[in-house]
Amino acid sequence: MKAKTAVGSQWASLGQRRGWFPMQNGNGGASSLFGSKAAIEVERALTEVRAGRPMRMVSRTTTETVLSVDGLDDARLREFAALCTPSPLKLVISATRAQALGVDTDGSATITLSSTINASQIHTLVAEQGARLTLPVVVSSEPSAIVALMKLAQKLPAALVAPASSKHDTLPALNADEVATYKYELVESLAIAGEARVPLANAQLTRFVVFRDAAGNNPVAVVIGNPDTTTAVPVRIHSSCLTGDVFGSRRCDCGDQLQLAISRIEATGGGVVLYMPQEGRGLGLVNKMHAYELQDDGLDTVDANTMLGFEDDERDYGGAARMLEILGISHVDLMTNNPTKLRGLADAGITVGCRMPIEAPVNSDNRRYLTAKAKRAGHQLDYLVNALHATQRAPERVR
Ligand SMILES: Nc1nc2c(ncn2[C@@H]2O[C@H](COP(=O)(O)OP(=O)(O)OP(=O)(O)O)[C@@H](O)[C@H]2O)c(=O)[nH]1
Ligand SMILES: [Zn+2]
Repeated sequence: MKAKTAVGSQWASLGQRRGWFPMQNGNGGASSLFGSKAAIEVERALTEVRAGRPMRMVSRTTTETVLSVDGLDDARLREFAALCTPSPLKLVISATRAQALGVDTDGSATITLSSTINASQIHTLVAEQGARLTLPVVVSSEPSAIVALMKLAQKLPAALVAPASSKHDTLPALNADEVATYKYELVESLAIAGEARVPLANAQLTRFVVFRDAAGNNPVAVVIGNPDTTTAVPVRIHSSCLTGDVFGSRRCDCGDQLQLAISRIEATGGGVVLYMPQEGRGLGLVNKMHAYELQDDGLDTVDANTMLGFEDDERDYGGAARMLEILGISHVDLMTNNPTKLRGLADAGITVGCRMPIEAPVNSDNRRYLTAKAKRAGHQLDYLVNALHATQRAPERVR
């Protein structure tokens, strides 16, 4: 298959027609070959957040100095408090985490911390089950750009904040409006960066087409056989799962689904697996581990994500749609049991013909996870009913 390369402007206009990409505006729209001012500011801020250093968030009314709570220890907490003195520290959390703490908001919440609070108590407030909130809290109907930035950095969606002062002038500053538009800029920045023949055990005629975006992410289009792009191409959009895909974890169905998809696409003569860096339904690998711990304490896969302050599913499919466009594919049959994927891809401009179910074996370790996906997240897993009977009879011999 010959890859199309110069579709950037075509995709941008398609995205704008669909309301997908915001039109270029004021400050955020100013751009050069090195990227827009907005993208550069977000990427600099992300570097600070990922490294556990403070940065500033500028909104219409305030400028706040911000520190991720992820990985916070008492020494860092004391240093940040000293940097912000005499202002008291506050804690910004997502609506989802606020609701877990019994606070009613659809936007976000800000908690005023006592001066004696320690790092472990802050961790309890942002990520543990059964936490009780006794501190003053103010709710906002708006989602917080600070929370959105933490999610982009794959940190827990919570941060310490205090009003910025002249002491903080050297910290990178980010305009709050720029965070929301950044993900669209990332999608626009996607381009093919390298490709090569990679014969697979179950599909020998395979090419890996590796993309790169401005943040350095590398989603991959695994092109199997010779897809006919004049008709619906069989496509699997697969979110990365290190535990399942690489190590064969029995906690989920990912590894089996990936191998099934490769074999089925090979059998149809050609198609594409898009391997997307969306570990943990977009939470990132570290947060997936936190979610696993909460599941070991009794929560299901949906409640574990929301207990941490995330949405059940933080993914979107704009990047996948853009990759298909670049490959010259506009019409697909999608291998999935997840109705949100079908809708997400269609909303991003790809014509989705039919859904191809992809039913992986059930075992005693993934049974609870799959049941929650069907019951809580609406996945189409009708085969589970029979498979569950089978596992109850002989848990280890389902395959
Ligand atoms: N947060 C979280 N992520 C999980 C858990 N189990 C698996 N995952 C992630 O869930 C994602 C599953 O991706 P996919 O298999 O592409 O998608 P899906 O939503 O299951 O839908 P299908 O197309 O039907 O497979 C991967 O990113 C996994 O890392 C879990 O318990 N918690
Ligand atoms: Zn998995």
